[in-house]
Amino acid sequence: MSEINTTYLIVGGGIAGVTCVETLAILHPEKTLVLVTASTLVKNVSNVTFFAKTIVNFDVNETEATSLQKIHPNLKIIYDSLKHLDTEKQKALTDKGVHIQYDVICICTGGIPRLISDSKNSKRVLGIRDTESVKDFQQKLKTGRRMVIVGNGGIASEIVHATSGIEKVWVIRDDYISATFIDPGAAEFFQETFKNENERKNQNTILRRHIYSEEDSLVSLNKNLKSAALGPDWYRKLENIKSDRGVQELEIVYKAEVESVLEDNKNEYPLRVQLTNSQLVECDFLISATGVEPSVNFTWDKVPEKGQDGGLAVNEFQETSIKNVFAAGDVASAAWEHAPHWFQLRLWTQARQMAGMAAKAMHGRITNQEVLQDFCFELFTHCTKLFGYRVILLGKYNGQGLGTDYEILLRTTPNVEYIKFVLKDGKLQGAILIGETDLEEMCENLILDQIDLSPFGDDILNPDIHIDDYFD
Ligand SMILES: Cc1cc2nc3c(=O)[nH]c(=O)nc-3n(C[C@H](O)[C@H](O)[C@H](O)COP(=O)(O)OP(=O)(O)OC[C@H]3O[C@@H](n4cnc5c(N)ncnc54)[C@H](O)[C@@H]3O)c2cc1C
Ligand SMILES: NC(=O)C1=CN([C@@H]2O[C@H](COP(=O)(O)OP(=O)(O)OC[C@H]3O[C@@H](n4cnc5c(N)ncnc54)[C@H](OP(=O)(O)O)[C@@H]3O)[C@@H](O)[C@H]2O)C=CC1
Repeated sequence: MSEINTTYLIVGGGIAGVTCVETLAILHPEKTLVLVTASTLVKNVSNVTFFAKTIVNFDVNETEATSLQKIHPNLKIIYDSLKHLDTEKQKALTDKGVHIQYDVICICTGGIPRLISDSKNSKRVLGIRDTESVKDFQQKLKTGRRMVIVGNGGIASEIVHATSGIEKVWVIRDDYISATFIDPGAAEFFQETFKNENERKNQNTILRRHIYSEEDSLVSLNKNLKSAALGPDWYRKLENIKSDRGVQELEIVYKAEVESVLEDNKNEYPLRVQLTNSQLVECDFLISATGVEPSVNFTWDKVPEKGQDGGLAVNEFQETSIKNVFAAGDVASAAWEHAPHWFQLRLWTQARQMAGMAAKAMHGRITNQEVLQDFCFELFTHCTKLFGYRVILLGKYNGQGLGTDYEILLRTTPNVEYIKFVLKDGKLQGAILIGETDLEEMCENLILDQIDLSPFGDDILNPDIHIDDYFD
């Protein structure tokens, strides 16, 4: 049994943990820092590009944990798992029996896939989280003829887009696809591209104004220790895998859920999936892409407050209800009063932002300095790719929490772009920008500054009028 003393202790080698280490390396290189990580490979971020003040795009890579020692001379890495935390004595105990005395700790233990309830009935029900789970999926894809995909968020959308040579039955409980990130209009835009993947004609620009009720377009707020969650391009690994026997075919089953799953290896298709709409689907395996749950997989002397989603509730400085215990990333639940245009979604952008904030606050605690919450929490931004298109989501992009009293302005050019503005009292509250729209910086300014756009009417989205010229 060994004993270690450190000023800073970080648990977890995902984006949150590594960002926390990197930030502390800059803020306080002379102090001791310990990283407890179960895996020798950790996640880091490169090629950071700012599309605007708060809209950031970056690559996520896997790297040897030892490479972090180059940036922090006083970093000690322990390849182990946190087993017990004594917050009173400020002592952590690992699986291998190492005791770590700390001044401040940041828990960055991420999340695990939340699988459908019948998942225990069969090893043919898979969740996707880390490299190991993708390998399992790749293996099943090679020989599979038909798969069922359950869930309507990021992972399901990427799998449907990236896989070929296998029959796909996509079971969603909404009446349109990719509901976590987009609205029914954008879903229609993407489905058109499924139909004419290679045709880029009929490119008529359509401009529409709608009054939507909240129910029409509410976004869903999302609700075994392995390696860190995958990065944004994980599905590229699936693109070139073709089944020997399968055919390319996609069936979408709307407004349905899985009622039960039964494995019978004597059948032609070993998995029988009973849906709530009475449909029975036989398949080789099922992907449960049904969200994440925070991973608090160790014991405490005193459990801190939890958020509704089971995550560790943190304030605006990422501190839990227990002093000197901070948390960031998927394991944390943002429990402070949010700015009007920000909300939590478990994304790598937010894992990075939370961890940067936690590091600043931990440093402030040690050095007795006051810290302010970072500007990035003023505006929800997410930059991603869906079905091959660049997608930028800003603010209350689906009218989240705006009640029924808001307007939607749409401009769409089939196969090229889909632009949606959410306006309340003539001011921009959120936007969905699909394609190379070049509108992100303008939208960011319009949301943050709450400029009254009513004098412009529908011209805000008129492609012949450069609205940003008015604000330069
Ligand atoms: C398939 C997939 C695709 C995704 N694509 C995107 C995307 O395109 N864009 C996007 O923004 N987000 C995406 N995400 C979400 C994003 O990956 C996560 O929000 C983000 O990685 C969370 O980072 P984290 O550091 O909090 O957690 P994790 O990456 O889960 O890291 C947690 C780390 O803690 C370690 N750990 C856990 N328990 C312990 C313990 N007791 N002791 C020591 N170590 C422990 C784990 O081994 C792991 O290394 C995707 C997620 C998945 C699964
Ligand atoms: N491009 C990107 O930005 C990507 C981001 N990610 C992130 O990775 C994490 C995991 O992704 P993912 O698993 O897709 O999670 P998401 O939270 O994105 O989506 C989960 C989906 O599953 C649905 N669901 C939940 N439970 C059930 C159930 N029992 N039966 C049927 N449907 C159900 C949810 O519906 P409902 O909303 O109604 O609860 C939702 O549509 C998320 O944090 C996600 O944001 C992942 C891939 C890509």
